[in-house]
Amino acid sequence: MIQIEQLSKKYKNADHFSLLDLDLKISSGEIFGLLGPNGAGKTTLISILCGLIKPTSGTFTIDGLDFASAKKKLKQLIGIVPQEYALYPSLTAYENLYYFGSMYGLKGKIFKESIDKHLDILGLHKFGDKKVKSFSGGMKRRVNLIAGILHQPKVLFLDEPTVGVDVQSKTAIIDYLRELNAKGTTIVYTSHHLNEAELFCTNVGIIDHGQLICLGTPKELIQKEEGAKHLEEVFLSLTGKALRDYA
Ligand SMILES: Nc1ncnc2c1ncn2[C@@H]1O[C@H](COP(=O)(O)OP(=O)(O)OP(=O)(O)O)[C@@H](O)[C@H]1O
Repeated sequence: MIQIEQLSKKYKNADHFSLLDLDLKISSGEIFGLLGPNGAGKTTLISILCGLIKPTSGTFTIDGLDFASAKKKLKQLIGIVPQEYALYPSLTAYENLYYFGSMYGLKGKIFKESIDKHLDILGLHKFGDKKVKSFSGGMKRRVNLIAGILHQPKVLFLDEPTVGVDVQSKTAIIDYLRELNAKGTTIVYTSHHLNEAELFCTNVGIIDHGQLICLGTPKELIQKEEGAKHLEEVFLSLTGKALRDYA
C-alpha cells in the first residue's frame, strides 16, 4: 500500500507549488492511473515516490517503508520506468539490460536467462545484440520497461510508458503490464491516453495544479459525471479546455 499525506513540492526558484497538500492511498494490487493535463504534477509525484527528488513537505510510505529509514529496502521494492529513455544508445539491448539488472545486484545464469526471457516476451528476441540507437521508439520503450522490472519489484512506477509508440508496441506493453499485475505487482502509471487508462486502470486519480481533484474507478467517475460516456469527458469537464502551455 502507498500512503501519501500532505505532500507538497515547490522547486527551487519556482513561483508556485507543483504539488500541494496531496493526500492519496493506493492499495496493493491496483493498477492506478495518475492522470492530469501538462504541468499538473504527475512526474513530480512519481519522482518523489521513487526517491528521485525530495518533497518540500509531507510524508509517504510504500509498504510501510520510507526513504529516510529504509532507502535500500525501498529501492529493491520498487521499479521505475521513466518518461525519458534511460538507455545507453551505443550499447546493445542485452548490454543495457545487463547493466541495469547489475545495479540491483542481479547476476548469474538465472539473471541472464531472465533477460532473454523478457526480450522474448516483449518481442525483442531477434534484437538483443543490436545497438539501442538503431531501435524504433516502440522498441526503446519496451527495453526501458524491461530495465525497470528485471529485479521483480512489488510496486512499479511508469511515467507515460506508451507515449510515442505504435498500436502494436502499446498493446505489447499494456498486455505485459496486465500480466505483471495479475501476478501481484502493483502498478502506478501516468498517461495522457484516457481511453487506455479507462480500460487498463482499476482506479484513477486526476490531478490538476498539483492537487488531486477526483479519485475512483473509471466506471464510478463516468457515472458521476452527467452525460459522460468516457473518462475523457470527465477529464475535460473537471480540468477545462484551456491550453496548459508552460516553458
Ligand atoms: N525541475 C523543475 N524546476 C522547476 N519547475 C519544475 C521542474 N520540473 C517541473 N516543474 C514544474 O512543476 C509543474 C509540474 O510539472 P510536472 O512535470 O510534474 O507535470 P506533469 O503533470 O508530469 O506534466 P506533463 O504531462 O507535461 O509531463 C510544472 O509547472 C513544471 O513547470
